[in-house]
Amino acid sequence: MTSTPLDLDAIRLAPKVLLHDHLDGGLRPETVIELADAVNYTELPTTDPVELKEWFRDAADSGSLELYLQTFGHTVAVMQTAESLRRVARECVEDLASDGVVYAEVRFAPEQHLDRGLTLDEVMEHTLAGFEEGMRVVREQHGRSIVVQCLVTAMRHAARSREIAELMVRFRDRGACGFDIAGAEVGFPPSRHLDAFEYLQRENAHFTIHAGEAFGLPSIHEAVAYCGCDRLGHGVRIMDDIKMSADGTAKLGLLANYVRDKRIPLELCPSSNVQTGAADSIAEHPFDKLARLKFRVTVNTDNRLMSHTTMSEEMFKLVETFGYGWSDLERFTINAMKSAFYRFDQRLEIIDNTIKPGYAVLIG
Ligand SMILES: O=c1[nH]cnc2c1ncn2[C@@H]1O[C@H](CO)[C@@H](O)[C@H]1O
Ligand SMILES: [Zn+2]
Repeated sequence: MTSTPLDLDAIRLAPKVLLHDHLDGGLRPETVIELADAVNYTELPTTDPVELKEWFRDAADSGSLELYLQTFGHTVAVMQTAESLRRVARECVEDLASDGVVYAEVRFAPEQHLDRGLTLDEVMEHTLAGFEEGMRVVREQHGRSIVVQCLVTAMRHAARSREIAELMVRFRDRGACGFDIAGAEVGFPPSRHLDAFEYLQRENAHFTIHAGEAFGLPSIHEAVAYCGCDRLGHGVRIMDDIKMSADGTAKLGLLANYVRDKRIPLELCPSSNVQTGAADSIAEHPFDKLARLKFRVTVNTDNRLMSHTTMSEEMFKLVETFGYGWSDLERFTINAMKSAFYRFDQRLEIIDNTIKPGYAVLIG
């Protein structure tokens, strides 16, 4: 059998696993406009879907995480009601499934969705109901299968992380699988939220931490050594602890060794990193160096709207830049599935029954 040519269309058919995707960073531009109209939100820069799509990308293309994050003001503003949360969650599942994603953990910060009177629990209920609805639509109308779980994020500049961690634990058997902190990194170290992380550890709950994106090793060190994160959101600056010699050999510092020894997964988001200035270009992104050094690398979208991207496009960019083949993409996908906060037997089931057979056909 011959291998299927590795192009964008073929990647769309391959089973993919996504661990780092923000719900409020993945809305359809048309949906942003319709929801804004429904709730009389008048601050959108334009009401033309094509122009709005461009606007999000251009504004996010800022070279700084802080400016990049300002674009979320518009998406969060239109996600303040039961109907809008439900719709955005349902469409997210449909969009991921039509791109060939078979398992995803989608995150958002419930504390940002209280402006029109919803409680934290109501925000969770409506969002999870939207995910359920999406999974049902995908199964019944498109004959596809996707599992979407929710990561509950607390904002690192705020002071509600313990409360949000408790929220996650309350919803963990109803579609929430873990916790995260996000937002501006500089000035807001992970250890500010130690109370939340220690609580989660006592509750046998999983968490990832955005670290090593806009700030370097101290942030990763705190996330790993003080907070005990299961995964690193981005973690791309772990490269600062690796010295590459001219002959291609690498010398790892203590922290880089620890992250690699413990197989701590890196949720790498190449396009997003270029937009926030964490990497100068995809070609200069350390993804390939980290993959060759056998870190537990995974491929992620971060924010599909702000980065004009999809899971397939992120993979295709890496293929074009670093020359990866199907077995590399399969390895990154299995890395991600192994690192998911889903039950072990359910992870294995997806690896054995969906991922491996899917890539076997493509590899030929
Ligand atoms: O790459 C990122 N780094 C840090 N924070 C982020 C990133 N992308 C999105 N958010 C933040 O997470 C919130 C909840 O989804 C978003 O509202 C945004 O402020
Ligand atoms: Zn993120």
